[in-house]
Amino acid sequence: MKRIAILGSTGSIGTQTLDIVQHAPEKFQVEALSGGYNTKLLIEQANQFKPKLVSVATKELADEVLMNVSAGTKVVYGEEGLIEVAAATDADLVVTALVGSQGLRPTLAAIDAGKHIGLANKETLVSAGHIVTEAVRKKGIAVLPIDSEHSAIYQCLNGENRSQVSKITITASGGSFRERTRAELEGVTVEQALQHPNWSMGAKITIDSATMVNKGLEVIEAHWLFDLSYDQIDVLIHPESVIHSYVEFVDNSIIAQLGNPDMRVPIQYALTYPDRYTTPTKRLDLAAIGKLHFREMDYTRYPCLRMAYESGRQGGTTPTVFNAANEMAVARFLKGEITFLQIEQVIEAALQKHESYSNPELDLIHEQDQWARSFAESIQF
Ligand SMILES: NC(=O)C1=CN([C@@H]2O[C@H](COP(=O)(O)OP(=O)(O)OC[C@H]3O[C@@H](n4cnc5c(N)ncnc54)[C@H](OP(=O)(O)O)[C@@H]3O)[C@@H](O)[C@H]2O)C=CC1
Ligand SMILES: CC(=O)[C@@H](O)[C@H](O)COP(=O)(O)O
Ligand SMILES: [Mn+2]
Repeated sequence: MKRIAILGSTGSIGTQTLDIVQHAPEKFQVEALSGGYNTKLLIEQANQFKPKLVSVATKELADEVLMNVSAGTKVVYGEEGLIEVAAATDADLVVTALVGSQGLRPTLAAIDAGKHIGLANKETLVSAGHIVTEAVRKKGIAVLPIDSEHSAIYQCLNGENRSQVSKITITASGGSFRERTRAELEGVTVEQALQHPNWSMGAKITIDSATMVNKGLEVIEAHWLFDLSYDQIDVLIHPESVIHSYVEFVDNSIIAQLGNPDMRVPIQYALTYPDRYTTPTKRLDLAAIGKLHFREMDYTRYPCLRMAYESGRQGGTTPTVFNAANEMAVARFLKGEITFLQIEQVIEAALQKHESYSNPELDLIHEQDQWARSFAESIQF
């Protein structure tokens, strides 16, 4: 039986992780859960899965949860609560499904406590990849990718000689506006941006998919997860999201991983690796699909992906700022404060203003993350 803790159990990845657990209750024990503000769902989850510990965003919410869960469940809150969920239970594996770089400290706490990581929270690796990677190396724990593209690459690399990889290609759906030109992006609404063609996900990643920031974050995530140079990481538009990504080897052989767009497959793989079991998902029927399509990436259409590559190559605090400026810009777009096209302008302005520091320690990462947020919040159009 695998003991797991979930950071972000009330979100899209968190609920799908619990769906996997519910379909194979004999395989998993839920030790701890964390939600943010959705106490109704967290209380339901706590009463169903009976964790020893749950965490919420604030003390008031913790008091509310405490009155509605069994006496055996301890309730904590805030960043300290997240760190407790990450590190202070008997969990073998922590699923990091928080959104944003707020996941960094809890993830590091889990690693320091010797937990294996099921990594969905890509912003953590983007913001402080060198610190996370070093902590993982020191502790000798495993990081099992949950992000669908990285799970695909992880599966393609299984048993292969890493030195014989020539490059990897991360596939991109193109997001909610993939059939629009840049001119047609003027005046698009939040509701339109939230309509992802293939995946049902949280709001922030859905906007990131439309701006192609998501692919940018994934390129940096892949750099750290698979120890590849940026020249070895390509992005290809593949509207159907059936080929989740692929690896090319020096002999020109390609190994790809395919499946219907359903996150429960990569989530379960991370939970049960190296074993595979049946999942409550639909079988991929290629004959029914008939055709798959591919388009070359257009960096003029998607400048955020260009900025992500530049930030990754620059390294140091630059990816931290790229990520934090984007988080604030997306939050402002979702609140109706800025337009869709202004997201990329906010990121660009933050990157231009920022002075990059190489090999930053955690405190400097935090400082630069905060600086980028304040700067991105202050820009007026
Ligand atoms: N969704 C997907 O299919 C995929 C997601 N990912 C990555 O996984 C991560 C999670 O994404 P997703 O599940 O879509 O995001 P959601 O927005 O659906 O969920 C985010 C989770 O974080 C919690 N949270 C947010 N703010 C706080 C806070 N201040 N304190 C404590 N908890 C908080 C939310 O709690 P609450 O709702 O209770 O406030 C929720 O549980 C992201 O990094 C994303 O990029 C990667 C691949 C696919
Ligand atoms: C499901 C998943 O892994 C997402 O990160 C997905 O990749 C988003 O789709 P895009 O390809 O549109 O960014
Ligand atoms: Mn992805």
